[in-house]
Order: sequence, then structure tokens, then C-alpha cells
Amino acid sequence: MSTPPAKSARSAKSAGPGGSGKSAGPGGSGKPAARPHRRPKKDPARMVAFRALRAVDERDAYANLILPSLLREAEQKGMERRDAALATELVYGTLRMQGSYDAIIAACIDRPLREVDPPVLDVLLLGAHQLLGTRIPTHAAVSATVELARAVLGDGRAKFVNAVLRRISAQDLDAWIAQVAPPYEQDAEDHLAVVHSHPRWVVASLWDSLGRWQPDAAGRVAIEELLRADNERPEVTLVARPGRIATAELADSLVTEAPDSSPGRWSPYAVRLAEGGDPGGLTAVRENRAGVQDEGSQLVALALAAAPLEGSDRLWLDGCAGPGGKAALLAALAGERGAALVASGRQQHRARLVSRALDGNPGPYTVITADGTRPAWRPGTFDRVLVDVPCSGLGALRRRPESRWRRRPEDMAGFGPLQRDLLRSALASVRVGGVVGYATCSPHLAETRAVVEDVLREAGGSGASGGSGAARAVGVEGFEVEGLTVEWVDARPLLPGVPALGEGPDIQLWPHLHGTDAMYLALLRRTA
Ligand SMILES: C[S@@+](CC[C@H](N)C(=O)[O-])C[C@H]1O[C@@H](n2cnc3c(N)ncnc32)[C@H](O)[C@@H]1O
Repeated sequence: MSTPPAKSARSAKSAGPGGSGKSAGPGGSGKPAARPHRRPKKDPARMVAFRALRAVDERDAYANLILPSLLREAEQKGMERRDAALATELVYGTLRMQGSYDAIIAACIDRPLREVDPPVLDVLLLGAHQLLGTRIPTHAAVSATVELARAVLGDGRAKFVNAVLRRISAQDLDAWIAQVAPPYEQDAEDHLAVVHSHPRWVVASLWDSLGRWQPDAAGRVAIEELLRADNERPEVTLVARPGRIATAELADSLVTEAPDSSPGRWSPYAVRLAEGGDPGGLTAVRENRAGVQDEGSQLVALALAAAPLEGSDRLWLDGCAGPGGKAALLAALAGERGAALVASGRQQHRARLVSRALDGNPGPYTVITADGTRPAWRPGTFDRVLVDVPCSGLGALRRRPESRWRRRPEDMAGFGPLQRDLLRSALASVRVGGVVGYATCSPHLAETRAVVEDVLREAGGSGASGGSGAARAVGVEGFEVEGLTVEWVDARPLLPGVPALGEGPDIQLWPHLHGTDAMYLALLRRTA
């Protein structure tokens, strides 16, 4: 068996609204829906979950954006909090485990999965998650999902759903996985893809980044821990923005608003929230003194700010600032030492988000809209520059459960040229002796080390050895800087106390090792 196809690919190939029109396996689905004998029972949680999954599939919606708006709408119509929590679990759990559930559903029907109508498949996935991934009793999971099917698909297809769910309910998740996943020894990547619900190419890329050259057992343990961590619900972490609120003060303010919060693992500014709640509603967050920010992102900003500089340290640039999370922390850190931040991004609407994030920053800052590959400033202007480049987001799979199914291997080639251009421009924008931080929220080697090595190598640099390279900023419209020499700075000592940062000089954070998103950071200093 091979990895099931991604969801959007299935939608494109699926049969029309009436299903496949062929003999339909258990229950049959080709007949027109019969008139229901009674109205299906309304179940707000499952209805919201279904609508969210449809929006993700049909409109490429982001679950973390569409779900809150559907929940707000349902709450206005009287949906209870408990139902909102169930809907959230159903959406996120289903999207995360979809790869495994697809393989299980495929084993329960007598036609290819891609021939199942996408709305029918979404109902089946929701049912599979309730049966295999929650503690909802079997009879309740089946009957509530069949009711949902009656409401959204009609009675004919509800019978099909009923028959498939009864087959799924015959055994638990472990037994199903043992049945449908190919043996590890036969095809390790396919095995891991089905067991841990990731597309096969994502498994392969993550494994390459982790270092699959490690002895097999260590390699397998590491990749399995990572894939498992990708399927866990991530913690919500706050950042206490220096100069606006002390970390202890933030923690105290949460005693009543968010009990059971705890200090961050690595960042001195981090506070981890206990499960649940709306972090946007917390007083310190509403006042912009604190923000919601993964600790990995905090560490990137902290490492850049901690890199030693000779000479002035007055002007910093965040060249890809939108929506402003790192810019807000950088501006606060800059403000503490009397420096100013220029926060720049290409998109106007994102610049507005950056302005909002920076509003109230005690130190000086400017927000501008500019294409980072065509800088609106003179070469050598800044003492510190961050480019947190657009990327595949494979480092944030915990937060964006649908993105693993939406991304394609060929997307990587699309990001590469822009990432290289942004890094070249950043190197040209920093003064001699200044430092550039190249960051991505992806551990994919094509977006991390390969970009840095290429930019150094094309100018005669020495790649990952940590040596220096003469980087020529070429092809940057508007100006050209020749003869830059660049040194790769070891970022690891700048994050004291953070373990397992790799062999340097760059650092790669990991969900399973650090509890953070898989952020990557390379620090480069212009030396001449
Ligand atoms: C990974 S996000 C940055 C996240 C941000 N640093 C934060 O912590 O909130 C990348 C950003 O780069 C912006 N971007 C894309 N192309 C750009 C370009 N050519 N110049 C500047 N910014 C660009 C995107 O709009 C996006 O806001």
C-alpha cells in the first residue's frame, strides 16, 4: 500500500455530487437520496467540524482561521462551550490523522478512495477520528456521525457512512495500523507515513534534516519522535515584551486569567499557558505588552540580538516583518539598548499587522512596506538584520494540521530563489561588522542550509565549515555591492542552556527536542 493521496488531489479527481455513480461498496451510494423519515438531529459540534473540513478542502481555508469564525457564528446561535471544544478536537484531530484514517477507510470500501465524494470522505474521516482517536463511545460516534451524514449528505449516503463506520469500529487504531501500514523493513518511509499520518515526501525530507545517516535505531527513534510530536496539540506560549512587562509580572497577571501557566523552557521572556482559553482575550495581550509567540521564534530574535558586534548597535532591520511577532520582540530588545528597529515587509495588509504588534513599543521604530529583494535603503545601513523568509512552513505542522496535505514537493523549488535573493539583500543591507540572521519556520534542507551555502558558495565562500566567504550581492536591482566578505557565526553559544542545537554553526530547533516549532537560524557577519 502506498501513502494515500493528499486531500485536495482527491477533491480534484473525485466523482460528482452524487458519489461515484458506480456500485458503491458497503451500503451503496449511487441512488438518489430518499426523503428522510424524520429530520436528522442537529449536532452543532459535528456540523461545525464538517463545515470547517469542507472549507479547508474546497476553499483552501486555514483551519486555525476558519474554525474560530464558524465557532463564533455557532456560539451566537447558542452553541455551548463544551460543543466548541469538541468541534475543535474533531477538526484538528481529523486533519492531523487524516493520512492514517485514509488508509483505514480505503481498507473498508471496495473502490479507490479518490472515487469517494469529498463531502462523504469528510464525514467518514470525522467518524473515523471519533472511533479511533477519541474516547467517544462507539455507538455514540457511529450514530452521531450517521445523523450528520443524513443532514449533509442525505439518507442514501448516510447508509454507506453507517456501513463503513461499522467496519472501522471492528478494531482499534493500533490493530488497524498493524493491518494497513506496510512493514517498516519493507518500506520505512511508507510505513512511517501511514503510522504517523504524514505524506511520504514530508517524512523523507524531515528525516534528511534530522540526519538519517545516524545508526538505524537512533535514526528511526528520532524520526518517530518528531512525527509523533507533529501530531500533538502544541502549547500556547506568550512572550513578555521587554520594557513593556516583566516576565514575572506577566505570570502574576495570569494567576486569575489563565491559571496553571508555567515559565518557558528556554526563553526568559516566555510563559506557557495551560490548555484552553483564548490568549487574545488576556489583558496583557490585549494591551500589547505581551504577545502569542512560539518559543522557537523568541529564540531566533534573542540569538540575533545577542550576537556580539563591534562598534555601533543603533539600527536594526526586520526585512520580512509581517505579521510582526519577531519584530515586536526585536523592537523591544532594541529599545532597551537605545537602538531603533525598521520593520519592513512586502505586503501592505501585513504592514498593518506589524504596526499593530509594535504599537506602544517604548523604543523608536518605523514600519515600512518594501520588497526586501529591492531594498529601499542604502547598502550597509543596518547593524543587525533579520530575514525570516517565506517558506513551506513544514516546521509548524503542529499548528497548521492541513498544511502537510496541501504542500507539494515541487513547492520547495518555488521558495528557493526568493529565499536566496532575500538573504543576498540582507547581507548587502548590513554594515561591515554587522550581523544577519537568516531564519525559516522549516527544517527542510532546501530552505535552510542549502540556501545559506549557495549564497556563500556562489561568491566563493566555504559552505558549512563556518569559514568566511566573499559574498557578492549580485542581481539586486537598484544597487550592487561587490566584495562583501561574510563569516558564518556559531549561533549555539548565543542560546545558553538550550540543548541539542546540532553541530553548528547554524541551529535547528525541533518540536520533539525543544517543544518549539522547527525554526532554523543561520547567523552571518560581514567582515569586510
Ligand atoms: C515567515 S513570514 C515572517 C514572519 C514574521 N517574521 C513574524 O515573526 O511575524 C515571511 C514574511 O515575508 C513577507 N515577504 C514575502 N516576500 C517578501 C519580499 N520580497 N520582501 C519582503 N517581505 C516579503 C511575507 O509577506 C511574510 O509576511
